[in-house]
Amino acid sequence: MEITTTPIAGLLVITPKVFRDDRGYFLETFNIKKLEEAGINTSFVQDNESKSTQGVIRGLHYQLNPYAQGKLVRAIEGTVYDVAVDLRKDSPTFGQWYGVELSGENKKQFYIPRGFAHGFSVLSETAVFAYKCDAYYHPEAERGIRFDDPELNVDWKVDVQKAVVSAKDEASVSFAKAEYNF
Ligand SMILES: Cc1cn([C@H]2C[C@H](O)[C@@H](COP(=O)(O)OP(=O)(O)O[C@H]3O[C@H](C)C(=O)[C@H](O)[C@H]3O)O2)c(=O)[nH]c1=O
Repeated sequence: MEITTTPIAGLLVITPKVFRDDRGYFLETFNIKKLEEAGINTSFVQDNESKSTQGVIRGLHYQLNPYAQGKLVRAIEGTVYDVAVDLRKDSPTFGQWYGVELSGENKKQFYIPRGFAHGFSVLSETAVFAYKCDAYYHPEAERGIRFDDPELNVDWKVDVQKAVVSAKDEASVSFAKAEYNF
């Protein structure tokens, strides 16, 4: 398993070792000991999965403290562009975003600690997205920032004007008006 740091402290890209043979492939998708060795010390309590079609953008979402969620995300099938936005008020990279392409092919995973907004766009015809959260879903604590916020200026690698988004995401507030407590 290869761990790559990013320009935003805490965000890590994990590339598991894939064992391929004439039957197909095998990889460990989750190993607490190896994550701890990489400095990821948290307890995941909930697994999520979603399927989306090309051009969908889900996000930018987060839960307020005390229900903030750290996430370990990956694409099981298809290709997504996964984005995390630093909302930690004392962070030198506050308001900055980092994105990484995750796919069923590259098997990469993205670790996003608490204090970030998260979202992804779908680059392939469909994508099955799976992720672990280290806190339970608390809808009352959930908040969203508009995916097309001009101040954040996220490059989703898709035509944002034609993005397929939920009514909830369409109604999200701007970064300037967002509420956060990290
Ligand atoms: C997140 C979540 C949702 N739900 C229910 C609530 C809705 O009735 C339905 C769809 O939820 P939503 O439209 O919020 O799903 P996404 O837009 O994929 O939201 C996720 O998208 C971005 C990428 C994230 O990082 C978050 O984990 C999460 O906010 O599932 C649950 O029952 N449990 C949950 O943990």
